[in-house]
Amino acid sequence: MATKTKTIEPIIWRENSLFLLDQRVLPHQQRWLEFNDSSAVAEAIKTMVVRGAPAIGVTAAYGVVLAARQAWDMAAVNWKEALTASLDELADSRPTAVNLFWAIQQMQRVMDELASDQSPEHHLLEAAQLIHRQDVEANKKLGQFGAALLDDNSTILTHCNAGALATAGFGTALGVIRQGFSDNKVTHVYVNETRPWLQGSRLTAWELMQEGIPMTLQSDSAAGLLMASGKLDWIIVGADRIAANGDTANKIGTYTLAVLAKYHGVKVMVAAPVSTIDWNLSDGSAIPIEHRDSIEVTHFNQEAIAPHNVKAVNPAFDVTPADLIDAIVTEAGVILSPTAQLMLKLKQN
Ligand SMILES: CSC[C@@H](O)[C@@H](O)C(=O)COP(=O)(O)O
Repeated sequence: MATKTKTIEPIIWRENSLFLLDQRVLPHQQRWLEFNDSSAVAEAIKTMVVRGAPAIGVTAAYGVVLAARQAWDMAAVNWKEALTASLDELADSRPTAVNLFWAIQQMQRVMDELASDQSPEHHLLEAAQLIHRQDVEANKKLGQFGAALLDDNSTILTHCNAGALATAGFGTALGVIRQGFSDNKVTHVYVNETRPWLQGSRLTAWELMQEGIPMTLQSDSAAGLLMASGKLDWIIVGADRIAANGDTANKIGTYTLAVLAKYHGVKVMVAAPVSTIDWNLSDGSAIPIEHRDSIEVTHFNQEAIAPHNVKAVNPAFDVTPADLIDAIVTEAGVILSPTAQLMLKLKQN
């Protein structure tokens, strides 16, 4: 059954500009920022104006459009050369989500087809808009595949935000939940607050409440107690990078949840578009893990909560081994109990 509601779209291209919904100030402010400069787009990705693997990819694609416009205005026939530094800047914005590099590569392919005296903007904009549209379509499709795995009356836990805000629209993990709710299979969703950046309490809770999906927010450390209560059927999360054997990098804390889930017999679903699979990595050990500023851990709303000068670490992602994952759900199909061999079914060319 199709879902009834129209979900939020955090990325809009309008009248030759890119607009991003500023996720740093949600849910209490809805502020749109306008971008006409690729360096500013790279900075917006770095500072989490926009976040979530597919959303970062779509944003970077539009960043390439802006970079090409700037290069053409500046250098005309040498625009390809003038563009290189901007592409590097976009690629350096965040390291873990492979969708960023995938999107830049897709755009690079289009650029390679263009002559050096050919104005690039129109062609690149078409390519970025295709990436944008295809992400929403992929999410809707994987949402249906994922929902089909749920039994009636399912209770779900999700971590971070893998919703409409983290994608071009509809969401991956929240796409499955949305579809499952629409199919009357989802009874309740528990949302981990997701320390330290609070994607769960600020973004996922907001998205689910807007759609009237019954939910309860909890601290991350409450997850073990919830699993021990026997109430939980599935943990459903998104992914930032999936290695060729199914090992999955996602928001810090996902690995902890998966280990606990194994102990308690709770199933783990990873929902992500195929563009999140990094076929170049045979397993998760080489996935680059972003380490963010420790101020996100030591401070809360810019106020120090830990002793001054305390030493703190802030890894943004961890890697869940494939053998702790029950299902990887993509728009190209579902892989149950993923292995390198089974994952090959998702390889498109
Ligand atoms: C559909 S989004 C999947 C992942 O990108 C999401 O779960 C996540 O970990 C996002 O991390 P973030 O640091 O907010 O970009």
